[in-house]
Amino acid sequence: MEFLPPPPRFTDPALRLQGLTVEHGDHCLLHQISCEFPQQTITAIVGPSGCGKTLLLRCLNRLSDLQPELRVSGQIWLRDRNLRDRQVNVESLRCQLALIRGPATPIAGSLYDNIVLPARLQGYRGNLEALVREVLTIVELPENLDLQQAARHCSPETQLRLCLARAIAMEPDILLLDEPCLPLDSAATLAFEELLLRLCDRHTILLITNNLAQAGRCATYTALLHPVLIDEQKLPVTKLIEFAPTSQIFRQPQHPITDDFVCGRR
Ligand SMILES: Nc1ncnc2c1ncn2[C@@H]1O[C@H](COP(=O)(O)OP(=O)(O)OP(=O)(O)O)[C@@H](O)[C@H]1O
Repeated sequence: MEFLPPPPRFTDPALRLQGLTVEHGDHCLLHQISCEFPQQTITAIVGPSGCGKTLLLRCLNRLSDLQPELRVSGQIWLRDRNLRDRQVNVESLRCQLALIRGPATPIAGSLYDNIVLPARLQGYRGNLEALVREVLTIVELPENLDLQQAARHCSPETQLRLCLARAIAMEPDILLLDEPCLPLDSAATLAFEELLLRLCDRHTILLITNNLAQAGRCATYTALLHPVLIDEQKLPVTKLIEFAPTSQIFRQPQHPITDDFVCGRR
């Protein structure tokens, strides 16, 4: 398999995590996650089912605030702003770090309603028709698409691209994609991955995938989360085991857990 080469120069990261920890009661779910997500690249987030990949993305755009039973600590830096500061406006934060979860589910209403909804909610003052045309082109949906049809009657691929268009209309810095290709067949999955590679010109993408081949095809970097036993905890806690160029994760993993994981032994 050919891997995407990492960029020649490591510029300022798009997002930096420092000691991000999530606890529930006396159980630590995510333990001291620290890493830097490089700008305008795709980073795949992989790990066994239930290890906390979704939880991590929910912390990044503060959806975890909606689960008061969780205690989140540590810092999440977007440039010079700690996203965990109380003053951060979470509504606009969730536009800046837009989360799309597979299977992508549009809201009830037409394709048009779906695309303009967040823009309307955020008080967008520009030309909505022009915005819709622009984002449809970006997500490579046909120009002659009937925008008045019900979004929920469209194919899974169109629904996914529609949800992406809705997110992109708000000009996010970061796209948080949680297994976006879940309902898609192979051809639609490959086409969507190619679209993601083109979108890297404008956005930084964090892509949760349970499909290692997908990480190999489209992620420049890969982060492996995995539960481990640490001394002071009775139950395993999830840690960031390795964060490296995808080629290294697959060919020269630095950690035995990574080696086992990519070989399918874990
Ligand atoms: N609000 C909560 N209260 C208690 N435990 C929680 C809460 N939210 C998540 N968890 C636990 O955190 C763990 C991580 O779940 P999460 O869905 O993030 O895993 P995942 O790696 O995305 O799994 P999958 O690949 O199957 O989607 C699970 O064990 C889940 O039960």
